[in-house]
Amino acid sequence: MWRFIPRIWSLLPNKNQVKSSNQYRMLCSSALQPDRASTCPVSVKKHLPDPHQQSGMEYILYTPPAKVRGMTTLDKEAFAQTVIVPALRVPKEVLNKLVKSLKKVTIQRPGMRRVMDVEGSDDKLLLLDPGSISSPSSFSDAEVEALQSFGVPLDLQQYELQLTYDSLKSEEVLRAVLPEGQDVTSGFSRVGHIAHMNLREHQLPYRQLIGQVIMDKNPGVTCVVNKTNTIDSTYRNFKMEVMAGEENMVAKVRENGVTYEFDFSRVYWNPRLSTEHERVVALLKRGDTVLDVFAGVGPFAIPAARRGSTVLANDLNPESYRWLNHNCKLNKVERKVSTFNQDGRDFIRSAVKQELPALLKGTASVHVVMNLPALALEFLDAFRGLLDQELSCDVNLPVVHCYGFSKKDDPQRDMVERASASLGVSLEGRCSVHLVRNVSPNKEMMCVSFTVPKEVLFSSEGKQTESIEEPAPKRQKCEEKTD
Ligand SMILES: C[S@@+](CC[C@H](N)C(=O)[O-])C[C@H]1O[C@@H](n2cnc3c(N)ncnc32)[C@H](O)[C@@H]1O
Repeated sequence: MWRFIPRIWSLLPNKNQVKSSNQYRMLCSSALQPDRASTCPVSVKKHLPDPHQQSGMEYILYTPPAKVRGMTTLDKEAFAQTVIVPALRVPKEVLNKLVKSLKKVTIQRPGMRRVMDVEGSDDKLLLLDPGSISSPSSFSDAEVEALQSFGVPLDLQQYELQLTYDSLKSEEVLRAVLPEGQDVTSGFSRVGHIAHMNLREHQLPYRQLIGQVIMDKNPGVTCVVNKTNTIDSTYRNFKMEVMAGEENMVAKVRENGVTYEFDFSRVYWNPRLSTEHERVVALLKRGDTVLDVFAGVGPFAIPAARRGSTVLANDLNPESYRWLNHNCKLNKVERKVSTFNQDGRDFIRSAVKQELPALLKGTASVHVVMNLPALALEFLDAFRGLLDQELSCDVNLPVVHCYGFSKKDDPQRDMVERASASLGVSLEGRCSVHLVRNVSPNKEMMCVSFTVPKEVLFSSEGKQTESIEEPAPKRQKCEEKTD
Protein backbone atom coordinates (compact mmCIF):
# COMPACT_ATOMS: atom_id res chain seq x y z
CA MET A 1 0.00 0.00 0.00
CA TRP A 2 1.32 3.43 -0.93
CA ARG A 3 0.80 6.69 0.86
CA PHE A 4 1.41 10.06 -0.72
CA ILE A 5 3.69 12.38 1.26
CA PRO A 6 3.13 16.01 0.32
CA ARG A 7 5.69 17.32 -2.09
CA ILE A 8 8.68 18.96 -0.49
CA TRP A 9 10.41 20.35 -3.54
CA SER A 10 8.45 23.06 -5.17
CA LEU A 11 10.69 25.30 -7.21
CA LEU A 12 10.45 24.02 -10.73
CA PRO A 13 11.84 25.35 -13.97
CA ASN A 14 9.39 26.23 -16.65
CA LYS A 15 10.15 24.02 -19.58
CA ASN A 16 9.79 26.94 -21.97
CA GLN A 17 12.66 28.70 -20.27
CA VAL A 18 14.94 25.74 -20.70
CA LYS A 19 16.84 24.86 -23.85
CA SER A 20 18.96 21.80 -23.16
CA SER A 21 18.40 18.66 -21.06
CA ASN A 22 21.44 19.59 -18.98
CA GLN A 23 20.07 22.99 -18.25
CA TYR A 24 16.71 21.40 -17.40
CA ARG A 25 18.35 18.91 -15.09
CA MET A 26 20.49 21.57 -13.42
CA LEU A 27 17.58 23.82 -12.78
CA CYS A 28 15.49 20.95 -11.41
CA SER A 29 18.42 19.54 -9.55
CA SER A 30 19.08 22.83 -7.83
CA ALA A 31 15.52 22.66 -6.57
CA LEU A 32 16.44 19.53 -4.68
CA GLN A 33 19.74 20.54 -3.19
CA PRO A 34 19.77 22.33 0.15
CA ASP A 35 23.23 23.76 -0.54
CA ARG A 36 21.82 25.59 -3.54
CA ALA A 37 19.41 27.38 -1.30
CA SER A 38 20.62 30.71 -2.59
CA THR A 39 19.37 29.83 -6.09
CA CYS A 40 16.41 27.69 -5.01
CA PRO A 41 15.25 28.57 -1.53
CA VAL A 42 13.66 25.27 -0.44
CA SER A 43 14.69 22.92 2.28
CA VAL A 44 14.83 19.16 1.93
CA LYS A 45 13.45 17.48 4.99
CA LYS A 46 14.08 13.90 4.07
CA HIS A 47 16.81 12.59 1.83
CA LEU A 48 16.16 9.59 -0.32
CA PRO A 49 18.64 6.83 0.45
CA ASP A 50 21.78 7.04 -1.64
CA PRO A 51 21.80 4.05 -4.02
CA HIS A 52 25.58 4.26 -4.21
CA GLN A 53 25.80 3.32 -0.55
CA GLN A 54 24.08 0.00 -1.07
CA SER A 55 26.14 -3.12 -0.55
CA GLY A 56 25.71 -6.07 -2.92
CA MET A 57 23.48 -6.19 -5.95
CA GLU A 58 20.08 -5.58 -4.39
CA TYR A 59 19.02 -2.26 -3.08
CA ILE A 60 18.41 -1.80 0.65
CA LEU A 61 14.77 -1.01 -0.10
CA TYR A 62 14.11 -4.72 -0.34
CA THR A 63 15.87 -5.69 2.87
CA PRO A 64 13.28 -6.91 5.38
CA PRO A 65 13.36 -5.77 9.03
CA ALA A 66 16.22 -7.15 11.14
CA LYS A 67 13.82 -8.86 13.56
CA VAL A 68 13.08 -11.64 11.05
CA ARG A 69 16.63 -13.02 11.38
CA GLY A 70 16.61 -16.53 12.83
CA MET A 71 12.88 -17.10 12.25
CA THR A 72 12.18 -20.82 11.68
CA THR A 73 8.38 -20.67 11.35
CA LEU A 74 7.27 -18.26 8.68
CA ASP A 75 5.55 -15.15 10.09
CA LYS A 76 4.64 -13.09 7.02
CA GLU A 77 3.46 -10.11 9.09
CA ALA A 78 6.98 -9.60 10.45
CA PHE A 79 8.19 -8.63 6.97
CA ALA A 80 5.95 -5.54 6.77
CA GLN A 81 7.77 -2.22 6.68
CA THR A 82 7.46 1.27 5.25
CA VAL A 83 10.07 2.67 2.92
CA ILE A 84 10.45 5.96 1.11
CA VAL A 85 10.67 5.89 -2.68
CA PRO A 86 10.91 8.67 -5.26
CA ALA A 87 8.07 9.39 -7.68
CA LEU A 88 7.09 11.78 -10.43
CA ARG A 89 3.73 13.43 -10.82
CA VAL A 90 2.70 12.90 -14.43
CA PRO A 91 -0.33 14.15 -16.42
CA LYS A 92 -2.52 11.16 -17.32
CA GLU A 93 -2.34 11.84 -21.08
CA VAL A 94 1.43 11.37 -21.32
CA LEU A 95 1.77 8.60 -18.75
CA ASN A 96 2.06 5.61 -21.12
CA LYS A 97 4.62 7.29 -23.35
CA LEU A 98 6.66 8.45 -20.39
CA VAL A 99 6.61 5.01 -18.75
CA LYS A 100 8.23 3.64 -21.92
CA SER A 101 10.96 6.28 -21.83
CA LEU A 102 11.61 5.78 -18.13
CA LYS A 103 11.26 2.00 -18.01
CA LYS A 104 14.83 1.53 -16.79
CA VAL A 105 14.24 3.63 -13.69
CA THR A 106 10.67 2.84 -12.66
CA ILE A 107 9.94 0.32 -9.92
CA GLN A 108 9.65 -3.06 -11.55
CA ARG A 109 8.64 -5.92 -9.32
CA PRO A 110 6.13 -8.63 -10.04
CA GLY A 111 2.87 -7.77 -8.30
CA MET A 112 3.96 -4.23 -7.37
CA ARG A 113 2.10 -1.28 -8.88
CA ARG A 114 4.25 1.51 -10.25
CA VAL A 115 1.46 3.95 -11.18
CA MET A 116 -0.71 5.39 -8.43
CA ASP A 117 -3.67 7.76 -8.41
CA VAL A 118 -3.41 11.24 -7.00
CA GLU A 119 -6.36 12.16 -4.85
CA GLY A 120 -8.48 14.91 -6.32
CA SER A 121 -6.53 15.03 -9.60
CA ASP A 122 -6.30 13.23 -12.93
CA ASP A 123 -2.53 13.19 -12.60
CA LYS A 124 -0.75 9.96 -11.82
CA LEU A 125 2.23 9.16 -9.65
CA LEU A 126 4.95 7.20 -11.38
CA LEU A 127 7.03 5.33 -8.81
CA LEU A 128 10.76 5.20 -9.40
CA ASP A 129 13.32 2.70 -8.29
CA PRO A 130 15.38 4.31 -5.51
CA GLY A 131 18.21 2.01 -6.52
CA SER A 132 18.43 4.02 -9.76
CA ILE A 133 17.12 7.47 -8.83
CA SER A 134 18.15 9.47 -5.78
CA SER A 135 18.12 12.98 -7.29
CA PRO A 136 17.36 14.64 -10.63
CA SER A 137 20.96 14.14 -11.64
CA SER A 138 20.38 10.36 -11.62
CA PHE A 139 18.34 10.55 -14.84
CA SER A 140 20.12 9.94 -18.14
CA ASP A 141 20.13 12.64 -20.83
CA ALA A 142 17.57 10.70 -22.85
CA GLU A 143 15.27 10.42 -19.84
CA VAL A 144 15.59 14.12 -19.08
CA GLU A 145 14.80 14.94 -22.69
CA ALA A 146 11.72 12.72 -22.55
CA LEU A 147 10.51 14.45 -19.39
CA GLN A 148 11.12 17.79 -20.99
CA SER A 149 9.31 16.91 -24.20
CA PHE A 150 6.23 15.67 -22.29
CA GLY A 151 6.26 18.76 -20.11
CA VAL A 152 6.78 16.79 -16.91
CA PRO A 153 8.71 18.74 -14.29
CA LEU A 154 11.75 16.98 -12.89
CA ASP A 155 10.19 17.32 -9.50
CA LEU A 156 10.90 14.32 -7.35
CA GLN A 157 8.29 13.48 -4.74
CA GLN A 158 8.69 11.16 -1.79
CA TYR A 159 6.23 8.37 -1.16
CA GLU A 160 5.76 5.96 1.65
CA LEU A 161 5.61 2.44 0.38
CA GLN A 162 4.24 -0.30 2.57
CA LEU A 163 6.38 -3.33 1.72
CA THR A 164 5.07 -6.73 2.65
CA TYR A 165 6.20 -10.34 2.42
CA ASP A 166 4.49 -10.46 -0.97
CA SER A 167 6.74 -7.72 -2.38
CA LEU A 168 9.91 -9.69 -1.66
CA LYS A 169 11.72 -12.26 -3.75
CA SER A 170 12.51 -15.63 -2.16
CA GLU A 171 16.22 -14.78 -2.13
CA GLU A 172 15.50 -11.58 -0.18
CA VAL A 173 13.34 -13.35 2.39
CA LEU A 174 15.89 -16.11 2.92
CA ARG A 175 18.86 -13.76 3.08
CA ALA A 176 17.08 -11.85 5.85
CA VAL A 177 16.16 -14.96 7.82
CA LEU A 178 19.15 -17.29 7.54
CA PRO A 179 22.33 -16.71 9.58
CA GLU A 180 24.20 -13.65 8.42
CA GLY A 181 27.29 -14.24 6.31
CA GLN A 182 26.31 -17.78 5.38
CA ASP A 183 25.44 -18.87 1.91
CA VAL A 184 21.77 -18.43 0.96
CA THR A 185 20.98 -20.62 -1.98
CA SER A 186 17.36 -20.67 -2.91
CA GLY A 187 18.04 -22.49 -6.19
CA PHE A 188 16.08 -25.60 -7.00
CA SER A 189 15.27 -27.93 -9.87
CA ARG A 190 11.66 -28.01 -10.93
CA VAL A 191 10.05 -31.33 -11.81
CA GLY A 192 6.37 -30.69 -12.50
CA HIS A 193 4.78 -29.44 -9.26
CA ILE A 194 7.84 -30.49 -7.24
CA ALA A 195 10.72 -28.14 -6.34
CA HIS A 196 13.76 -30.18 -5.56
CA MET A 197 16.45 -28.66 -3.32
CA ASN A 198 19.81 -29.68 -2.02
CA LEU A 199 20.11 -27.90 1.34
CA ARG A 200 23.39 -27.32 3.16
CA GLU A 201 23.88 -28.26 6.80
CA HIS A 202 23.31 -24.72 8.13
CA GLN A 203 20.05 -24.42 6.22
CA LEU A 204 18.46 -27.56 7.65
CA PRO A 205 16.92 -25.93 10.77
CA TYR A 206 15.09 -23.59 8.37
CA ARG A 207 13.90 -26.23 5.93
CA GLN A 208 10.21 -25.86 6.67
CA LEU A 209 10.37 -22.08 6.23
CA ILE A 210 12.52 -22.36 3.08
CA GLY A 211 10.03 -24.84 1.59
CA GLN A 212 7.11 -22.52 2.35
CA VAL A 213 8.89 -19.51 0.80
CA ILE A 214 9.74 -21.46 -2.37
CA MET A 215 6.10 -22.52 -2.70
CA ASP A 216 4.79 -19.00 -2.07
CA LYS A 217 7.12 -17.41 -4.62
CA ASN A 218 6.84 -19.97 -7.42
CA PRO A 219 3.35 -20.42 -8.82
CA GLY A 220 2.64 -24.07 -9.64
CA VAL A 221 5.05 -25.46 -7.04
CA THR A 222 2.94 -27.34 -4.49
CA CYS A 223 5.60 -29.59 -2.99
CA VAL A 224 9.18 -28.84 -1.96
CA VAL A 225 11.60 -31.68 -1.25
CA ASN A 226 15.17 -31.91 -0.04
CA LYS A 227 17.62 -34.63 -1.00
CA THR A 228 18.42 -36.36 2.26
CA ASN A 229 21.39 -38.38 1.01
CA THR A 230 23.45 -38.99 -2.05
CA ILE A 231 22.00 -40.62 -5.12
CA ASP A 232 20.96 -44.26 -4.81
CA SER A 233 23.83 -46.11 -6.45
CA THR A 234 21.71 -48.58 -8.39
CA TYR A 235 18.58 -46.87 -9.58
CA ARG A 236 19.98 -43.32 -9.56
CA ASN A 237 17.04 -41.89 -7.63
CA PHE A 238 17.36 -39.74 -4.51
CA LYS A 239 16.07 -40.31 -1.01
CA MET A 240 14.09 -37.18 -0.30
CA GLU A 241 12.20 -35.45 2.48
CA VAL A 242 9.15 -33.26 1.96
CA MET A 243 9.95 -29.81 3.39
CA ALA A 244 6.60 -28.18 2.61
CA GLY A 245 3.38 -28.80 0.73
CA GLU A 246 1.62 -31.94 -0.43
CA GLU A 247 3.25 -35.38 -0.24
CA ASN A 248 2.31 -36.21 -3.82
CA MET A 249 5.46 -37.36 -5.63
CA VAL A 250 3.85 -38.30 -8.92
CA ALA A 251 5.00 -35.59 -11.28
CA LYS A 252 3.88 -34.72 -14.77
CA VAL A 253 6.47 -32.98 -16.95
CA ARG A 254 6.91 -32.01 -20.57
CA GLU A 255 10.27 -32.32 -22.25
CA ASN A 256 10.87 -31.53 -25.91
CA GLY A 257 7.14 -31.72 -26.58
CA VAL A 258 6.65 -35.12 -24.90
CA THR A 259 4.69 -35.67 -21.68
CA TYR A 260 6.04 -37.95 -18.96
CA GLU A 261 4.55 -39.05 -15.67
CA PHE A 262 6.46 -40.79 -12.90
CA ASP A 263 6.98 -41.07 -9.16
CA PHE A 264 9.91 -38.69 -8.68
CA SER A 265 10.89 -40.33 -5.38
CA ARG A 266 11.36 -43.76 -7.00
CA VAL A 267 12.84 -43.20 -10.47
CA TYR A 268 15.56 -41.15 -12.11
CA TRP A 269 14.62 -37.87 -13.76
CA ASN A 270 16.95 -34.98 -14.49
CA PRO A 271 15.54 -31.85 -16.15
CA ARG A 272 19.10 -30.84 -17.11
CA LEU A 273 19.33 -33.62 -19.68
CA SER A 274 16.66 -32.35 -22.05
CA THR A 275 19.20 -30.89 -24.50
CA GLU A 276 21.12 -34.16 -24.58
CA HIS A 277 17.96 -36.18 -25.15
CA GLU A 278 17.09 -33.84 -28.01
CA ARG A 279 20.60 -34.03 -29.49
CA VAL A 280 20.62 -37.81 -29.70
CA VAL A 281 17.04 -38.11 -30.94
CA ALA A 282 17.86 -35.59 -33.71
CA LEU A 283 20.38 -38.10 -35.10
CA LEU A 284 17.61 -40.60 -35.87
CA LYS A 285 15.85 -41.19 -39.15
CA ARG A 286 12.53 -42.92 -39.72
CA GLY A 287 13.06 -46.69 -39.72
CA ASP A 288 16.17 -46.63 -37.50
CA THR A 289 16.40 -48.90 -34.47
CA VAL A 290 17.21 -47.68 -30.96
CA LEU A 291 18.41 -50.02 -28.24
CA ASP A 292 18.16 -48.10 -24.95
CA VAL A 293 20.03 -50.06 -22.29
CA PHE A 294 19.32 -47.74 -19.29
CA ALA A 295 16.06 -46.22 -20.44
CA GLY A 296 14.64 -44.74 -17.23
CA VAL A 297 11.07 -43.59 -17.80
CA GLY A 298 11.67 -43.09 -21.51
CA PRO A 299 13.21 -39.68 -22.40
CA PHE A 300 15.27 -41.18 -25.27
CA ALA A 301 12.99 -44.09 -26.12
CA ILE A 302 9.67 -42.28 -26.44
CA PRO A 303 10.78 -39.34 -28.63
CA ALA A 304 12.77 -41.82 -30.74
CA ALA A 305 9.61 -43.87 -31.31
CA ARG A 306 7.65 -40.72 -32.10
CA ARG A 307 10.27 -39.95 -34.73
CA GLY A 308 9.62 -43.27 -36.42
CA SER A 309 12.29 -45.50 -34.89
CA THR A 310 11.70 -48.98 -33.59
CA VAL A 311 12.79 -49.07 -29.96
CA LEU A 312 13.86 -51.68 -27.44
CA ALA A 313 14.01 -50.00 -24.02
CA ASN A 314 15.30 -51.55 -20.83
CA ASP A 315 15.61 -50.56 -17.17
CA LEU A 316 16.50 -52.60 -14.12
CA ASN A 317 14.41 -50.55 -11.69
CA PRO A 318 10.90 -52.09 -11.62
CA GLU A 319 9.43 -48.64 -10.91
CA SER A 320 11.18 -47.11 -13.94
CA TYR A 321 9.98 -50.02 -16.03
CA ARG A 322 6.42 -49.46 -14.82
CA TRP A 323 6.50 -45.73 -15.63
CA LEU A 324 8.27 -46.41 -18.94
CA ASN A 325 5.32 -48.58 -19.96
CA HIS A 326 2.90 -45.99 -18.66
CA ASN A 327 4.61 -43.23 -20.68
CA CYS A 328 4.67 -45.30 -23.87
CA LYS A 329 0.91 -45.62 -23.56
CA LEU A 330 0.48 -41.99 -22.59
CA ASN A 331 2.30 -40.96 -25.76
CA LYS A 332 0.68 -43.63 -27.92
CA VAL A 333 3.94 -45.32 -28.96
CA GLU A 334 3.40 -48.64 -27.20
CA ARG A 335 3.46 -50.49 -30.53
CA LYS A 336 6.85 -48.99 -31.45
CA VAL A 337 8.55 -49.70 -28.10
CA SER A 338 9.35 -53.11 -26.61
CA THR A 339 10.25 -52.83 -22.94
CA PHE A 340 12.48 -54.95 -20.72
CA ASN A 341 13.17 -55.06 -17.00
CA GLN A 342 16.67 -56.53 -16.87
CA ASP A 343 20.20 -55.78 -15.92
CA GLY A 344 21.80 -53.83 -18.79
CA ARG A 345 24.44 -56.48 -19.48
CA ASP A 346 21.79 -59.20 -19.68
CA PHE A 347 19.72 -57.01 -21.99
CA ILE A 348 22.68 -56.61 -24.37
CA ARG A 349 23.47 -60.30 -24.26
CA SER A 350 19.89 -61.39 -24.81
CA ALA A 351 17.52 -58.95 -26.53
CA VAL A 352 20.22 -56.95 -28.34
CA LYS A 353 22.04 -60.11 -29.36
CA GLN A 354 18.79 -61.48 -30.76
CA GLU A 355 17.95 -58.34 -32.75
CA LEU A 356 21.37 -57.54 -34.18
CA PRO A 357 21.82 -60.28 -36.82
CA ALA A 358 18.81 -59.06 -38.83
CA LEU A 359 19.75 -55.43 -38.32
CA LEU A 360 23.33 -56.03 -39.53
CA LYS A 361 21.92 -57.03 -42.91
CA GLY A 362 19.80 -53.90 -43.21
CA THR A 363 20.63 -50.34 -44.15
CA ALA A 364 18.80 -48.35 -41.46
CA SER A 365 21.01 -47.14 -38.61
CA VAL A 366 21.10 -48.92 -35.27
CA HIS A 367 21.80 -46.78 -32.19
CA VAL A 368 22.62 -48.16 -28.76
CA VAL A 369 22.07 -45.61 -25.99
CA MET A 370 23.79 -46.22 -22.65
CA ASN A 371 23.02 -43.44 -20.18
CA LEU A 372 24.21 -44.62 -16.80
CA PRO A 373 27.20 -42.28 -16.50
CA ALA A 374 28.56 -43.73 -13.26
CA LEU A 375 28.89 -47.23 -14.74
CA ALA A 376 27.96 -47.51 -18.42
CA LEU A 377 31.54 -47.61 -19.76
CA GLU A 378 32.06 -50.82 -17.78
CA PHE A 379 29.09 -52.42 -19.53
CA LEU A 380 30.76 -52.06 -22.95
CA ASP A 381 32.49 -55.39 -22.43
CA ALA A 382 29.09 -57.00 -23.04
CA PHE A 383 29.67 -56.37 -26.78
CA ARG A 384 32.83 -58.49 -26.84
CA GLY A 385 32.18 -61.58 -28.91
CA LEU A 386 28.44 -60.91 -28.81
CA LEU A 387 27.82 -62.35 -32.30
CA ASP A 388 28.95 -65.43 -34.21
CA GLN A 389 31.79 -64.91 -36.62
CA GLU A 390 29.76 -66.27 -39.51
CA LEU A 391 27.68 -63.06 -39.38
CA SER A 392 30.77 -60.89 -39.77
CA CYS A 393 30.26 -60.24 -43.49
CA ASP A 394 27.18 -58.17 -42.62
CA VAL A 395 28.40 -54.66 -42.04
CA ASN A 396 25.60 -52.42 -40.79
CA LEU A 397 27.26 -52.16 -37.40
CA PRO A 398 25.53 -50.47 -34.44
CA VAL A 399 26.56 -47.03 -33.22
CA VAL A 400 26.93 -46.74 -29.45
CA HIS A 401 26.38 -43.54 -27.43
CA CYS A 402 27.85 -44.29 -24.03
CA TYR A 403 27.86 -41.82 -21.14
CA GLY A 404 30.41 -41.34 -18.39
CA PHE A 405 31.51 -38.93 -15.69
CA SER A 406 35.06 -37.72 -15.76
CA LYS A 407 37.08 -35.83 -13.17
CA LYS A 408 40.24 -35.87 -15.25
CA ASP A 409 41.97 -32.77 -16.68
CA ASP A 410 41.39 -34.19 -20.16
CA PRO A 411 37.90 -35.75 -19.94
CA GLN A 412 37.81 -36.54 -23.67
CA ARG A 413 40.96 -38.60 -23.49
CA ASP A 414 39.75 -40.22 -20.26
CA MET A 415 36.51 -41.31 -21.95
CA VAL A 416 38.29 -42.76 -24.97
CA GLU A 417 40.76 -44.66 -22.79
CA ARG A 418 38.10 -46.15 -20.53
CA ALA A 419 35.79 -47.11 -23.40
CA SER A 420 38.75 -48.70 -25.22
CA ALA A 421 39.77 -50.65 -22.12
CA SER A 422 36.26 -51.99 -21.68
CA LEU A 423 35.91 -53.02 -25.33
CA GLY A 424 39.43 -54.48 -25.48
CA VAL A 425 40.37 -52.49 -28.61
CA SER A 426 41.51 -48.92 -29.09
CA LEU A 427 38.90 -46.37 -30.15
CA GLU A 428 41.59 -43.78 -30.80
CA GLY A 429 40.69 -41.95 -34.01
CA ARG A 430 37.39 -43.80 -34.49
CA CYS A 431 35.05 -42.18 -32.00
CA SER A 432 33.74 -38.73 -31.09
CA VAL A 433 33.35 -37.35 -27.58
CA HIS A 434 30.72 -34.82 -26.61
CA LEU A 435 30.59 -32.71 -23.43
CA VAL A 436 27.05 -33.13 -22.08
CA ARG A 437 27.19 -30.91 -19.01
CA ASN A 438 29.31 -29.73 -16.17
CA VAL A 439 28.07 -31.63 -13.10
CA SER A 440 30.24 -29.88 -10.50
CA PRO A 441 33.41 -27.76 -10.63
CA ASN A 442 35.56 -30.81 -11.14
CA LYS A 443 33.19 -33.26 -12.80
CA GLU A 444 31.97 -33.45 -16.40
CA MET A 445 29.31 -35.65 -17.92
CA MET A 446 30.53 -36.87 -21.31
CA CYS A 447 29.21 -39.00 -24.16
CA VAL A 448 31.47 -41.11 -26.35
CA SER A 449 29.97 -42.24 -29.67
CA PHE A 450 31.45 -44.91 -31.92
CA THR A 451 30.58 -47.69 -34.32
CA VAL A 452 31.15 -50.99 -32.52
CA PRO A 453 34.34 -52.36 -34.15
CA LYS A 454 33.91 -55.68 -35.97
CA GLU A 455 36.80 -57.16 -34.05
CA VAL A 456 34.85 -56.55 -30.81
CA LEU A 457 31.46 -57.82 -31.93
CA PHE A 458 32.83 -60.99 -33.55
CA SER A 459 35.77 -61.55 -31.22
CA SER A 460 36.29 -65.15 -30.16
CA GLU A 461 38.11 -64.00 -27.01
CA GLY A 462 34.98 -62.75 -25.23
CA LYS A 463 32.63 -65.59 -26.25
CA GLN A 464 29.55 -65.71 -24.11
CA THR A 465 29.11 -68.15 -21.26
CA GLU A 466 26.29 -70.65 -21.20
CA SER A 467 23.97 -68.61 -19.02
CA ILE A 468 24.25 -65.73 -21.45
CA GLU A 469 23.58 -67.98 -24.41
CA GLU A 470 20.12 -68.68 -23.03
CA PRO A 471 17.34 -67.64 -25.38
CA ALA A 472 16.29 -64.05 -24.91
CA PRO A 473 13.22 -63.55 -22.74
CA LYS A 474 10.15 -62.79 -24.72
CA ARG A 475 9.87 -59.09 -25.23
CA GLN A 476 7.16 -57.19 -23.52
CA LYS A 477 5.20 -54.85 -25.71
CA CYS A 478 4.26 -51.83 -23.69
CA GLU A 479 1.37 -53.15 -21.65
CA GLU A 480 0.60 -51.06 -18.65
CA LYS A 481 0.27 -53.59 -15.87
CA THR A 482 0.00 -51.47 -12.78
CA ASP A 483 -1.85 -48.26 -12.30
C1 LIG B 1 21.04 -42.00 -15.31
S1 LIG B 1 19.56 -42.85 -15.46
C2 LIG B 1 19.13 -42.47 -17.13
C3 LIG B 1 17.69 -42.63 -17.43
C4 LIG B 1 17.28 -42.09 -18.80
N1 LIG B 1 17.92 -42.79 -19.88
C5 LIG B 1 17.56 -40.61 -18.90
O1 LIG B 1 18.30 -40.18 -19.78
O2 LIG B 1 17.02 -39.84 -18.11
C6 LIG B 1 20.08 -44.50 -15.49
C7 LIG B 1 18.99 -45.53 -15.43
O3 LIG B 1 19.62 -46.80 -15.42
C8 LIG B 1 18.91 -47.69 -14.57
N2 LIG B 1 19.86 -48.72 -14.13
C9 LIG B 1 20.75 -48.67 -13.13
N3 LIG B 1 21.49 -49.78 -13.11
C10 LIG B 1 21.07 -50.54 -14.14
C11 LIG B 1 21.47 -51.79 -14.65
N4 LIG B 1 22.44 -52.49 -14.09
N5 LIG B 1 20.84 -52.26 -15.71
C12 LIG B 1 19.83 -51.56 -16.31
N6 LIG B 1 19.40 -50.39 -15.87
C13 LIG B 1 20.02 -49.86 -14.80
C14 LIG B 1 18.40 -46.79 -13.46
O4 LIG B 1 17.26 -47.37 -12.87
C15 LIG B 1 18.10 -45.50 -14.21
O5 LIG B 1 16.76 -45.44 -14.63
